[in-house]
Amino acid sequence: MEGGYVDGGVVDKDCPDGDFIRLEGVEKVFEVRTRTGLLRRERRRVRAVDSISFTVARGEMVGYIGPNGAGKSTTIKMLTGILTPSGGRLRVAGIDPSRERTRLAQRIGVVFGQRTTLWWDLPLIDSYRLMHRMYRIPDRRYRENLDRCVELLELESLLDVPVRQLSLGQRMRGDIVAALLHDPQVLYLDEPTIGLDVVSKARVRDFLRELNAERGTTVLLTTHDLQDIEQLCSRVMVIDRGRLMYDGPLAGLHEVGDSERTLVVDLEREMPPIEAPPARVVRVEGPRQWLAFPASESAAPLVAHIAAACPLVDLSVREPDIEAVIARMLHRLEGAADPAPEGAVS
Ligand SMILES: Nc1ncnc2c1ncn2[C@@H]1O[C@H](COP(=O)(O)OP(=O)(O)OP(=O)(O)O)[C@@H](O)[C@H]1O
Repeated sequence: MEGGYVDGGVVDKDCPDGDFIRLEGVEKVFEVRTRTGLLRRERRRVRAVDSISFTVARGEMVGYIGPNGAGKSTTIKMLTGILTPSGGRLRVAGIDPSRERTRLAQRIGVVFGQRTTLWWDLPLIDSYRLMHRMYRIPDRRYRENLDRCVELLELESLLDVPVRQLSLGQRMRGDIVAALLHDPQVLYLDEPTIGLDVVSKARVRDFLRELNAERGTTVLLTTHDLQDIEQLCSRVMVIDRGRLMYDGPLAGLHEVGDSERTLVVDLEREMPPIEAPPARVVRVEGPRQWLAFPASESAAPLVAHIAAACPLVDLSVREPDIEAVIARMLHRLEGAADPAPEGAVS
């Protein structure tokens, strides 16, 4: 796929590649009214996003993660122009999203894992035809994008099926195609693999990797699945209570949080706990043993050591839960010694 058309062929001149998305001290405060008595209501201010600054370069794939209520969706909504920031400065491809939402719409695609943008009762292809018109996509470009996406996501046989009859994985792939028909330069993905089986997850991740490599699409990904981040993003940002807490590689996040992965090994017979520091056996059940080891380290030397020393039948590596990694990282930062760990945002 060649580079995308933008506003009829005009590509940004006023936006350096390194600053494709730029936030400077961005804030969002909601005023909420809560009932405090039978007739009494109180106004409360919720600071959903609290002075966040970061830049994302053109073509980067960045994970944007955090606990529930951290401010992720609010940030994405400001980046799409749905919400106006209460303070700070925000630009996407040189555009102020809340002021020029229509112009920005040509450049961004959004996929919400929990919601579909497709027409429920229409066959998939009809939703795409409607988008073709809505976004005024040139015919040739529409055809090329549709063919390529349908091929990569293996949707050919499903184009005439009404959306309501699609499985979750099929519908998600359908939504991703819909977000890409107009060749956006930026793709916001909110939980794109939620509820998908292993095969569908792999297909979606392969597709996103290929999209990024072929078109250089900039991707901001919100997810609760650590493997999404591991397989797609070289950089991850962690937000908590509206504040950016970490910005760096995933390995660094593991280090800051001291998180651990688990190697599960099946041996030919019951054996005493395997000795393979720095890994340590945390559970033994008959011939199966569980070994915890630092998540920032490769499993390869450990596997090689065990394979040489023990009668190995099978093994698998279990990733730590993303919530656990974040919780440990936040806990560590709250009591952080000086200087702060690398990647931590002060
Ligand atoms: N329209 C709104 N009015 C009032 N408060 C809101 C509104 N939208 C979000 N909030 C509050 O702002 C905070 C951040 O919410 P947000 O939805 O951005 O979090 P999130 O990180 O996306 O969470 P989740 O992972 O649960 O989707 C929460 O305290 C939420 O209750």
